[in-house]
Amino acid sequence: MKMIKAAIIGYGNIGRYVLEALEACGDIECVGVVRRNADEAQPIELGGYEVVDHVTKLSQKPDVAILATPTRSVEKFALECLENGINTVDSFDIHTKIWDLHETLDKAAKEHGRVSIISAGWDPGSDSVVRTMMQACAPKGLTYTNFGPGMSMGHTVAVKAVEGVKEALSMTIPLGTSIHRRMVYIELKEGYDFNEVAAKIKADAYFVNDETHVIQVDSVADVLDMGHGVNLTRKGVSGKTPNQLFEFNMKINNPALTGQVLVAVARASMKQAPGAYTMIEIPVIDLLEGDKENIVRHLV
Ligand SMILES: NC(=O)C1=CN([C@@H]2O[C@H](COP(=O)(O)OP(=O)(O)OC[C@H]3O[C@@H](n4cnc5c(N)ncnc54)[C@H](OP(=O)(O)O)[C@@H]3O)[C@@H](O)[C@H]2O)C=CC1
Ligand SMILES: N[C@@H](CCCC(=O)C(=O)O)C(=O)O
Repeated sequence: MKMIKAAIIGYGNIGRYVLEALEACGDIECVGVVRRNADEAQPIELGGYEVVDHVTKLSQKPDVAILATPTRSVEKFALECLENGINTVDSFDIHTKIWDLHETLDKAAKEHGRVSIISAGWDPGSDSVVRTMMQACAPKGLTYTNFGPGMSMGHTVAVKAVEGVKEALSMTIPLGTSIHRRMVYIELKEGYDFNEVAAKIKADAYFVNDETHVIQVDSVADVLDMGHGVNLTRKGVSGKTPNQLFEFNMKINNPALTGQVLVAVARASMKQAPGAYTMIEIPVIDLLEGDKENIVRHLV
């Protein structure tokens, strides 16, 4: 069997777990990691891998680049890869901007005959598929997405990018009916005023619509826990029959699940026509390793 060649771009929390998911699967191999500090000493687990500072410098051209970079850098890295004839997958999680990214990357992907699967972690991502199924099963009704309590990587990354923040953790606290409180723990860099930094965090688009509390701590490492979870509930109407109630729950290690979903969509990217897609636009069977007949026999 011909292995799919994947590169990882960005080696933070998600990047590390993408590598583990690649190492654990049978049909995709990692042909290298793209890092800003490629010239420096690398963590021990990267010993057997090529580490470069640009995707075009890899000695084996990847079929697909798995973007494990901050959400706000996704567009830039995806365009670079598509222009170089490489599929992309990402976990872009600014929900209000997903369609804009879809349009931009769809154009680039079609121009270069490649595929880009966007917003493909667990939310957005696998939760989006569950929400879609729930809506198909009860077309009229209400779906609530209640996260956590747990660590949001996207919110944490946004806080780390604020000037004056040395380390950060953003916890998501569910208040019910899709409403959340943000508890943000930061270590401050020397010379910065806490109130000014806290105001900048609260003004960021990731936080501006939610109740947000910023708390200064001596050590983020001492309060860090990457566990998270979700409760998805839909109450609605199937045909003309009301009161249909669906629920989906999970408690997870956030980067481990995100990395695994990214690897599944990297595989699926090899089976789509050129263009950009979200997870709800691709056949779910394409996410799985293995033979179609076997999968249908076992899962249907
Ligand atoms: N859709 C979903 O369900 C989920 C989405 N996410 C998304 O994943 C993103 C990454 O999360 P996480 O891995 O925790 O983030 P990290 O900060 O741990 O890692 C991001 C990595 O990207 C690289 N990078 C490239 N450009 C930059 C830059 N300008 N600033 C900082 N880092 C850069 C760095 O790797 P290097 O040093 O190797 O260059 C860095 O370590 C989040 O922004 C979040 O939105 C996360 C979880 C779930
Ligand atoms: N995109 C999230 C995953 C979903 C949880 C979430 O959005 C939140 O905690 O607010 C993340 O970056 O961790």
